[in-house]
Amino acid sequence: MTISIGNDHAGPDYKFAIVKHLEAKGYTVNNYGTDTLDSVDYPDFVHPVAKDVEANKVDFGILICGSANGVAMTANKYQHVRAGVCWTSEITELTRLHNNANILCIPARFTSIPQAIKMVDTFLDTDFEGGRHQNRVDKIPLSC
Ligand SMILES: O=C(CO)[C@H](O)[C@H](O)[C@H](O)COP(=O)(O)O
Repeated sequence: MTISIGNDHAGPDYKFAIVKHLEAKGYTVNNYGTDTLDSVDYPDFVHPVAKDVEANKVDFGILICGSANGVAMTANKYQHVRAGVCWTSEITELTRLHNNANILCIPARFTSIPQAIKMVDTFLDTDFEGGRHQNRVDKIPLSC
């Protein structure tokens, strides 16, 4: 499975820990995020991830910024991208089960690295439930 990951200056340590964890489990990870704490603009690090997901080049995306809102807002502009902001494992599970999210957005300034890794595992290990949720996801417009 291949994952694309992006982050701004709020998340290099989270990104490094997640990449190490995923590579140890056999995932291939494309790192598009910044590797330093120097201030950057989060959209610059979201576009390559969202493009990979939109083009079906990867299985999933992971985005990290301070609150996770900026990266989610940017990613959700892309067609076929469903980026969910998650801060607990339960919400992470629901965003896969019910929303068929294909990008996990992690708020680095409001969660811990162990919790972020737990959310990543939950996200990647949970399948979309389909059924009534498929009807709802189908009603999310590609553009308005
Ligand atoms: O959380 C974010 C966007 O939703 C980003 O991490 C921003 O960096 C955040 O807004 C904080 O910005 P700052 O320049 O690090 O103060």
